Amino acid sequence: SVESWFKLKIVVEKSTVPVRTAEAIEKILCHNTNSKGIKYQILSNPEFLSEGTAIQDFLNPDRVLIGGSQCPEGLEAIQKLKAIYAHWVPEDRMITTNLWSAELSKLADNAFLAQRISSINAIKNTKIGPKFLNASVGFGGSCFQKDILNLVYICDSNGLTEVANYWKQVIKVNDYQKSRFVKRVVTSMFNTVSGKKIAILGFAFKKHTSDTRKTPAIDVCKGLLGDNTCLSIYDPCVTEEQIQKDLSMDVSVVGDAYEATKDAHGICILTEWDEFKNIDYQSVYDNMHKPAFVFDGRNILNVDKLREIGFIVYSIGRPLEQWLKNMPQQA
Ligand SMILES: NC(=O)C1=CN([C@@H]2O[C@H](COP(=O)(O)OP(=O)(O)OC[C@H]3O[C@@H](n4cnc5c(N)ncnc54)[C@H](O)[C@@H]3O)[C@@H](O)[C@H]2O)C=CC1
Ligand SMILES: O=C(O)[C@H]1O[C@H](OP(=O)(O)OP(=O)(O)OC[C@H]2O[C@@H](n3ccc(=O)[nH]c3=O)[C@H](O)[C@@H]2O)[C@H](O)[C@@H](O)[C@@H]1O
Repeated sequence: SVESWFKLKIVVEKSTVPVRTAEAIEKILCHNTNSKGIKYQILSNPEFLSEGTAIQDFLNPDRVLIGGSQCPEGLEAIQKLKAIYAHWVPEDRMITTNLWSAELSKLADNAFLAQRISSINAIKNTKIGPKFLNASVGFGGSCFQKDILNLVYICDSNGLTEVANYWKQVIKVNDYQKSRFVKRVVTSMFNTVSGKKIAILGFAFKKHTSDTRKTPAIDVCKGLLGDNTCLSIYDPCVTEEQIQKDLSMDVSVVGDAYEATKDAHGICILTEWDEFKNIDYQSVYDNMHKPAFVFDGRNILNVDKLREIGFIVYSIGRPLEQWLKNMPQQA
């Protein structure tokens, strides 16, 4: 009947949450509505979209994961949610499982993606698959670190100390990657960047977003500012206010790459924005102090062309040129 239909509610958990959150939600709801005779089925339907491609990912997901209680009511609730997705997602891309497996899968998925990035950053072998595997100055974003720490916590609480340490190491390697980049900049520029102007191109944690949460640019900029450098920052999407808030100081934020690089001693590419590939680097070079350095933290620039112009170039994952080889390497 309509009345009983209204008394069965399905709650869908989309956020990435600690394992067993669905159980907690169910308990809280049941204890608060018992007297009204309402019954709940909680489903875990973790979100796998990436920022910057959210709409495409939503419309054409690799997979849709739905976890629910394995009792008849739970299985029915799973089918109801599947029926909604069936409007645009093929059946074979939908995976159903129990509640905690769905919650855990999402954490494991993010931890695995982050681990692969840390691995490629440590090895930098261009032969290892190009799909979702670009060496970089480090991964950022609001989710990877939080989800790995979540996984570490579950492992620790279940006595899996070695496994917890394994995942913790992914974060440590990522932190190392950022500090190593800063050291590379400093050592290349005669062991100090004090008083020198460095242009920072890109501040968002990846292209096609203005999101700066846990962006590697924060740590790199703070590292350079620690050596008293003068930063001039440009990002096509991130606001001046946001950058100053993230760095907790009044740094110079400018409106384009040419202004940022004018009279600079070095350039750091920290986000892989496409427009950075199309800058007139000859005119940038002409307006910089010499020797002029480029540190490409996203491996997006044409290194040979830049070297022809006269730049000294360091690009993540590529062979070092003689200049850099001759500099004392601390990292
Ligand atoms: N941003 C992304 O691309 C993706 C995010 N996710 C997951 O989706 C969830 C949301 O992500 P975002 O939208 O990026 O985060 P967000 O930080 O933009 O939004 C989170 C919202 O939750 C609110 N909030 C936080 N704690 C709360 C509490 N205790 N009670 C009530 N409200 C609270 C905050 O005020 C904020 O409005 C996260 O679990 C994230 O891991 C999953 C896949 C992709
Ligand atoms: O749970 C989430 O929030 C989402 O987290 C990530 O998505 P997102 O954080 O939007 O961005 P990614 O494209 O994964 O990039 C994360 C960071 O890794 C870096 N990255 C990514 C890929 C790569 O090859 N190399 C690399 O350094 C990016 O620049 C960025 O800083 C996952 O890719 C999504 O599957 C997941 O749904």
